[in-house]
Amino acid sequence: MSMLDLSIRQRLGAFTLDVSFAADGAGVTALFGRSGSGKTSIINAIAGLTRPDGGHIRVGGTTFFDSARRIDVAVEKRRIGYVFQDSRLFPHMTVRGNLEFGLRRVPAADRRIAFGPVVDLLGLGHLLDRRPRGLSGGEKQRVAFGRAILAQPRLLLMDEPMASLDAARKAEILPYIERLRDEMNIPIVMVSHALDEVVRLANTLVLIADGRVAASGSVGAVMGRLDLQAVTGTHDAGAVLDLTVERHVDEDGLTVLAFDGGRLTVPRVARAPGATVRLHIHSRDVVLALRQPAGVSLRNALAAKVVEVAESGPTAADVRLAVGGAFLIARVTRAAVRELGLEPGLPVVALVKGIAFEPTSGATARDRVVDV
Ligand SMILES: Nc1ncnc2c1ncn2[C@@H]1O[C@H](COP(=O)(O)OP(=O)(O)OP(=O)(O)O)[C@@H](O)[C@H]1O
Repeated sequence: MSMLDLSIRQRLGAFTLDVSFAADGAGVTALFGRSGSGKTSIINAIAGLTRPDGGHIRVGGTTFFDSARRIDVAVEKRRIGYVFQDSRLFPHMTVRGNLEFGLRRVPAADRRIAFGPVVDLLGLGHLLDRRPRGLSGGEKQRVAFGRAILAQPRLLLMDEPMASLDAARKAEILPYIERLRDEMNIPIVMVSHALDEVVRLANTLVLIADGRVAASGSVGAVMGRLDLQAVTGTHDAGAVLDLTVERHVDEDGLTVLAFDGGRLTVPRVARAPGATVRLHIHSRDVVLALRQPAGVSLRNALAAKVVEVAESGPTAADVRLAVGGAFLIARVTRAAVRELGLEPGLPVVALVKGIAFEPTSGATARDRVVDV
């Protein structure tokens, strides 16, 4: 059973939304796309703030909307949390009052998530007696997360929760969203038009373009597509690999990461063996060779197979590579495609310039994304 199963059609003035996708399990589903593509309209329909013309919306085992069966569950009965771009806290209440407002909406017997653990998880203990006016943007958002979660939602919707924050505040709040994702066991659907957020937080990625689903699936599978760039307007979206920490090589300050396509060695990652690390590998950092080269300083060489080649400009081409069950993208010259005879099915060696990576902003032990 999918965590979220949605298929809706909806006319909004001159705009038509016609989307279907499913997301499995808990974790974060990111709706990603350009401004005006229809992302907010989708989560408004999930919340029950607007009614689609047709289709169905199911969360867990519960049907919220089904035009054929004439089901349309009222907003307040859906038990869905909604965090907006601006925190929308009650200005006359303290932080504690705002949080308790969430909790009081649910009968005591139905409360699975308690006040204390949420305050701890979001680092709100020292703010409880303050009023929203004096809080920073990031602190206000943390309170908004807390208020939404204490209402014991089945699903948490977030509409660009970091869009009003500067880069430093964003780096500060990202780890809290990761903790919500990992420790609260509430599925999250997040609207974003920032690829770095999606890569860092999402398990499932749904690409929205012009009111339709351009692609959906695991972040690794969707990011490994060559047409992503055209849909998102990003120059080098890159690929995403999820790997496991195998061991640390202390004398060299390195960590060996493993996945079903092989091993990558990166500067030491502050995570214990067995932990999952996500790497964001840009296509310009992948070099192709026909065989294992000798005498090069790059240590990360993966056996790969060419899946697809697409021109990406007057001189460049993007090559999609299968590496185990995962995908990488290499940006090479069109001359290299010709000279190396790159075509689907060809075995190659993908050299990853991985040793140059730096952890993303706000590096902590919790960081799961490192840019290679
Ligand atoms: N009630 C409405 N009446 C008319 N048009 C609407 C209505 N609601 C949304 N639209 C239009 O539908 C389109 C999609 O809007 P939506 O807010 O869902 O996009 P979005 O992807 O969330 O964009 P952004 O990233 O800018 O928030 C827009 O062109 C918008 O103007």
